[in-house]
Amino acid sequence: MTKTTKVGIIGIGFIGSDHLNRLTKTIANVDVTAVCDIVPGKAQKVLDEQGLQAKDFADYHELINDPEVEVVVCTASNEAHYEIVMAALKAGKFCFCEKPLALDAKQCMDVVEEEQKHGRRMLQVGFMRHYAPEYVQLKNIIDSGQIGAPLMADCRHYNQTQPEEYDSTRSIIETAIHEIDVMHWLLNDDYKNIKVYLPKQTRHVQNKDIRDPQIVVMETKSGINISVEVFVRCQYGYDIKCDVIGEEGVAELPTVPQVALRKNAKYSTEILTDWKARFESAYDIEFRDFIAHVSEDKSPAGPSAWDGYVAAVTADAALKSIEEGGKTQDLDIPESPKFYKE
Ligand SMILES: NC(=O)c1ccc[n+]([C@@H]2O[C@H](COP(=O)([O-])OP(=O)(O)OC[C@H]3O[C@@H](n4cnc5c(N)ncnc54)[C@H](O)[C@@H]3O)[C@@H](O)[C@H]2O)c1
Ligand SMILES: O[C@H]1[C@H](O)[C@@H](O)[C@H](O)[C@@H](O)[C@H]1O
Repeated sequence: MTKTTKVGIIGIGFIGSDHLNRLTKTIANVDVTAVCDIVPGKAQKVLDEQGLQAKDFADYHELINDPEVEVVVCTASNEAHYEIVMAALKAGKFCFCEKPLALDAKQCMDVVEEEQKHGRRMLQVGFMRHYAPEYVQLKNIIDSGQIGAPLMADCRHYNQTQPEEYDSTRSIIETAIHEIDVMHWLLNDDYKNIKVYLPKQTRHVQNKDIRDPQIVVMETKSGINISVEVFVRCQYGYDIKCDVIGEEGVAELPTVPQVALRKNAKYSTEILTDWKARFESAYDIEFRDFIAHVSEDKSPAGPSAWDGYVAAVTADAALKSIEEGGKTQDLDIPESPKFYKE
């Protein structure tokens, strides 16, 4: 008989609600037995809206220590990830943590060290692009050699809008972190350096210290140049692009197809407006894989705490580049420990 995995979710905001819905309606053999949000009443309101019942804890420690919770999903705000993940690991529970794993490389290294005490992987980080069918296809094309050796890559990561408090740091550690993570995986090459250019600021942010857009430029050890335009208030939609230019051709990430409309002398297609729809299938596949492993008491096989650490080292250097007026920051990322290669 297939076993039901009992999950507790901490942080019932935008993605916490989305993953709650996914885990209860799309992913088989999961029982979300508990939820928790630091804002009183917030999690219960979402349970009611989704027609669900679960224990609603006010404090995440109680959820983690509840014997009924086998697996912890952390979808709380960035600054709470570190303490939640450390508590879940200390309690010996498998844990899925949304990206970024923690706020900086130092915190991520603590997580890596805590996880290693268990002698096996206990944690997966929500870098869901590794599961997105279009990114997997892009990687297969690059790996097959069809475009020859990659020379450069051109990426766009635009959000329609973000609140005023979404600052330049979040644009790096919460938005650009996806490209920082996915590009070295796609290109099979580590980063050598990173720098951030700050173009003219959009009028759609009032605080003069918030730089939006930003252009993150990374160079890999073999010399591939990657540029990522990060613009979190572009106004028109959610727009993700990734073109890899090789010696023999270009591999282009396709836009999610939408039906085209011919009307009033116009030919138009819609553009998606948020990550929920854009990466829906990636999140579904990601959780199917995570649950398939942990339900059989196997280590998760998706992006690891080490991937979270490597992304954080790179993001820290991007923040330093901003602080130092765009100065190139050399990166010396240590080789992955054997623990994460098995
Ligand atoms: N993989 C992706 O594409 C993706 C998409 C969206 C968000 N995220 C990540 O998910 C996280 C949440 O993002 P969001 O957009 O849902 O934000 P959000 O602000 O809507 O939700 C975060 C929730 O966590 C709660 N919270 C904060 N501290 C807590 C604590 N100590 N205990 C319990 N609850 C706590 C907040 O009250 C809030 O309800 C972020 O880290 C973000 O980077 C990832
Ligand atoms: O947390 C979200 C999420 O990771 C989205 O994928 C990204 O586009 C947003 O910029 C970010 O705020």
